[in-house]
Amino acid sequence: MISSPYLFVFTGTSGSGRKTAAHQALKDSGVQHIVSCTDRPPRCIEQPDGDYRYLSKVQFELMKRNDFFAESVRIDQFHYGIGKKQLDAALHSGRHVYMILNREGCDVMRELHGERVIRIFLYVDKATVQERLEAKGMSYEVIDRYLAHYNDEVTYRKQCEHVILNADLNETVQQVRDIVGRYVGSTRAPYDSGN
Ligand SMILES: Nc1nc2c(ncn2[C@@H]2O[C@H](COP(=O)(O)OP(=O)(O)O)[C@@H](O)[C@H]2O)c(=O)[nH]1
Ligand SMILES: Nc1ncnc2c1ncn2[C@@H]1O[C@H](COP(=O)(O)OP(=O)(O)O)[C@@H](O)[C@H]1O
Repeated sequence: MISSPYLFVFTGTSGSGRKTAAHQALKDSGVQHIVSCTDRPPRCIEQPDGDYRYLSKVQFELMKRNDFFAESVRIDQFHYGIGKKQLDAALHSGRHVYMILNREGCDVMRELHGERVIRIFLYVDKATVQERLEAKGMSYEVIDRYLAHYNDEVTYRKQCEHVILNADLNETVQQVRDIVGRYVGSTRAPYDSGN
């Protein structure tokens, strides 16, 4: 049993590639993704229930009232949250985990789990966010929403343990593996999470 599993939290500027880099770097690594819940509707380019567990507004509100979430936030008109049971079950069984959270979520996790929370901050400049998302055919409404949060989000890098400029995705993925590997050992093979 690993006595103190790590919680790797990917944060940074919206559209910087956090989900993409985190999943590519850590798939098959044994570090478990704790999927966020949200009442934001799925976008057509997303596979429902891949990045998120999609809930209705009523479901989210009810679950929040019933203390389902370890932490939750409202961003613009949408809510996001990490289910307490899924997170605690992973940690209690000794598994390292990763999540993708905004800065408020990071702060709550640090309050709950202290220095076992390792914040990996990804960013690119605003123009690059816009170019990448336009190239992917994302709506201007969503792109504007991302850019509106940029200035607030980018200042959080100073509080994070690791900062990565995500220019080249392969390099970023390698950097993430190197960082995570420093805490838990190699990321090439599944971690020994059992005993
Ligand atoms: N605190 C917190 N933030 C979250 C959670 N899930 C996602 N986020 C953050 O919420 C924002 C989601 O914004 P959104 O416009 O829906 O973009 P997406 O990243 O493409 O899904 C991002 O900044 C995420 O880091 C969560 O469970 N808790
Ligand atoms: N280094 C990169 N170069 C080019 N495109 C990238 C790079 N990293 C991520 N992307 C693309 O940028 C878009 C936003 O990435 P995503 O992981 O959804 O960002 P975030 O989770 O930070 O909002 C996706 O279409 C993704 O494929």
